[in-house]
Amino acid sequence: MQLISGTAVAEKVLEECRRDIAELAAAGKKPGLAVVLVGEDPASRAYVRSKDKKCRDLGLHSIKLELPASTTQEELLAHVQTLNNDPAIHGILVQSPPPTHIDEAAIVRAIDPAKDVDGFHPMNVAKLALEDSSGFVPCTPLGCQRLLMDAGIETKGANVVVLGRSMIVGKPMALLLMAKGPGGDATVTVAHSRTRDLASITKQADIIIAAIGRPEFLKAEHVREGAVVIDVGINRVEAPDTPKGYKLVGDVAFDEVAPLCKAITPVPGGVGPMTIAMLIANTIKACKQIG
Ligand SMILES: Nc1nc(=O)c2c([nH]1)NC[C@@H]1CN(c3ccc(C(=O)N[C@@H](CCC(=O)O)C(=O)O)cc3)C=[N+]21
Repeated sequence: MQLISGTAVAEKVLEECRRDIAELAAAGKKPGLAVVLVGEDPASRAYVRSKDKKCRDLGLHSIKLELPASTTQEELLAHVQTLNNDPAIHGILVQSPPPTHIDEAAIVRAIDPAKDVDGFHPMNVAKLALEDSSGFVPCTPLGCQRLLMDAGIETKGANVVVLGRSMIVGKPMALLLMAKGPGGDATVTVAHSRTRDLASITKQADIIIAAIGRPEFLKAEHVREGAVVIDVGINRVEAPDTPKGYKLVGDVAFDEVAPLCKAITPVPGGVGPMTIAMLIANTIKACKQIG
């Protein structure tokens, strides 16, 4: 069993980013990322802080807007407009999910598609479907694809089951895997919470992408021997005997699934660090494209 280290591959991606950042600096340019968080969710806060820190470590311009949960739709739209018009900002990310009084779809549509480094704007969703590489691909599926490629796992002709159909992971992941070219050319099945007889489908998979958002959902009974499993889940579960009082587990029951696998990603240290690395890569791409 090969343990695919997201931490190690992310470090490689960030090394490439460092080179790009140095080249841009020589041309007098500095990529800038703005992360907007509405509300006080502790996991979201931790994530926003770690992005901000990573950006600063790399020498990117980074702004972090932490807005109160009471922020109105109009106020948030005004912040997005300001960032759209700010020439020092090339990437804008509004942390999902926002509080329920916010219309998230309207916020996503207000972001300049040229700065939409999350790849959630309809223009970028369309470009992904059209295989137009000028668009932005959501960071998590992009990171999963890079992990597979870096680990030398062939997707061409492979049976891949994507478990989950979210706009953030499952759907763009399926589009990436079925696209033509390296990291694509797969035969893709998308399964989800309404899928009948899930195990009979996942058992056919050479590669399973688990992005269903339920802690330790994927069990040994779902996985055939020699499969590759990418675990996208990042779930906080209570663990009273730990210093923090919680621990992170994925969507895969790692202990029972790992022994069956040809390769598998851990949680933490798998897809999570890749998401941040691809966000920075997307911000650099935005900076280059905006000029
Ligand atoms: N607009 C938007 N874009 C996002 O990309 C987005 C979002 N909203 N909302 C929340 C989710 C969550 N997310 C994570 C990314 C990395 C880690 C990560 O690096 N996790 C570490 C562990 C961190 C820890 O120890 O707490 C790991 O898996 O090794 C976690 C979570 C991005 N998200």
